[in-house]
Amino acid sequence: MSQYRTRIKMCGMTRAEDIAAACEAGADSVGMIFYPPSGRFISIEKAAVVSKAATLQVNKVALFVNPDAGYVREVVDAIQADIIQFHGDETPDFCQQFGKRYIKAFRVKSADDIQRQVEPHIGADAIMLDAYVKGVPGGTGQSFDWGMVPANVRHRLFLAGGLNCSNVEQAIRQVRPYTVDVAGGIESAPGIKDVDKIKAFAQAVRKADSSFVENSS
Ligand SMILES: O=C(O)c1ccccc1N[C@@H]1O[C@H](COP(=O)(O)O)[C@@H](O)[C@H]1O
Repeated sequence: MSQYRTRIKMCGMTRAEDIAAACEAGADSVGMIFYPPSGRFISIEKAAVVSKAATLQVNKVALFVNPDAGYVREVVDAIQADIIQFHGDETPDFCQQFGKRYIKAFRVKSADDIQRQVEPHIGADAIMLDAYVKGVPGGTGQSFDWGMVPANVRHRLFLAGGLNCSNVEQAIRQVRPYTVDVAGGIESAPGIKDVDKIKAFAQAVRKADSSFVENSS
């Protein structure tokens, strides 16, 4: 028998102390957002400094929305990113050119729409499903109907969109994602994390996990 373990990604980091708190609470990855219109945007110079607060076992994720390839390379180099997250309309060829593991995010309108969008991205290391809000690429704090997530997703699934310590248990029970992804649900203001919310989120994930026991034999 082995314990089921949902991975945790905490995103939108702008401060070293928040990255340290996320690592301490048990996050598996921390994300930084290189999309200038976001309230959680971080410059390359700042990210190069604060990302050093991540422990070695925690993956650093660099998030982009329809970036220039040169910008991606510069960021990946500066923060020694482990994973790239693409949250726009990037093609598979674009995503694969960096030779890094990548997460491709999709905004969910319907179950059919998920299948259609994911299909070309078979080479992605994981897919993320986030809420669809017109005109906003992500990080909206809105949830979507988890009933639309297909049961036969072939990729590792990152579930995002309005997760917090009050709803993440239900999300895990219903969807059984590989990773739960959170930004606004652990914040006091955009890009400013709240240590108590970070801890409460991680505890809620572990509580949900404790209700599953996988038979490994
Ligand atoms: O957070 C942002 O500002 C953002 C901007 C553009 C694309 C993606 C963005 N964030 C991603 O969305 C999830 C969910 O955010 P939330 O929990 O609903 O606030 C976040 O974790 C990032 O992966």
